[in-house]
Amino acid sequence: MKAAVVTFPGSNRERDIARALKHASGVAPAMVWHAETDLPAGTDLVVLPGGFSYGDYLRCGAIAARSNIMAAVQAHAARGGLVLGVCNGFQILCEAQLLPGVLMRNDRLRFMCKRQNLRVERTDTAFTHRYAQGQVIDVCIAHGEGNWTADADAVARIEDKGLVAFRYCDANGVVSPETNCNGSVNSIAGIYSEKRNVLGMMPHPENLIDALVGGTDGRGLFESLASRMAA
Ligand SMILES: NC(=O)CC[C@H](N)C(=O)O
Repeated sequence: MKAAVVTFPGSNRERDIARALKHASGVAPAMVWHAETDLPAGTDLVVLPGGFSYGDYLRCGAIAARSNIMAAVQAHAARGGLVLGVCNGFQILCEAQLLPGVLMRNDRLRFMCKRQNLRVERTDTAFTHRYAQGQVIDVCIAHGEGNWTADADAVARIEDKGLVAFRYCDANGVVSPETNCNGSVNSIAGIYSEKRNVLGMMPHPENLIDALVGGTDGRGLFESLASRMAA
């Protein structure tokens, strides 16, 4: 797999992502500074990592979405190339209009840093085919602005087309207001683009790849990507 991890001023999860990709695929990704204008030749997967790009001014991800490299990321996505945005990366993808909707402040108006169950909504994608349909995974969240919303038409389109990737749930996979950790519409934790080649998600699968440091439920995502790329 040829992967590229884009780093912005204020990114802080780029090494965790790089480690997860190397662990799954055996190949270290290229690290690409945001000021670059091109992705490395032959890039299959672009990852926008978590963090606090530009200190979360003006809105989380708003300035990073206008970085030089984003034109190349847009072109890569338009060609059908894979793009993964985690946490601040998801915020950047929405601000760049590669994904619909926006991430508002958590409804509790607090930064949430905790373990959270997610339900895998579909497994016929490049990102999730190593999981089981409806599988409940245990990952970390760490964000102040993860409250995804969109206008009613966009939400209906996403639901009708099955573009929800993950929902916040309890340990049995039950989705309810109590398990919705940040107030997102329909407990949405991650969404796909229409062609399902772009995934944005608030939780951090890259931090759950090692049993010695918390668990391995994030591995499925990186192993899905690695096997798809190798094929
Ligand atoms: N861990 C992160 O990527 C944080 C995302 C973002 N800066 C927020 O707090 O909402």
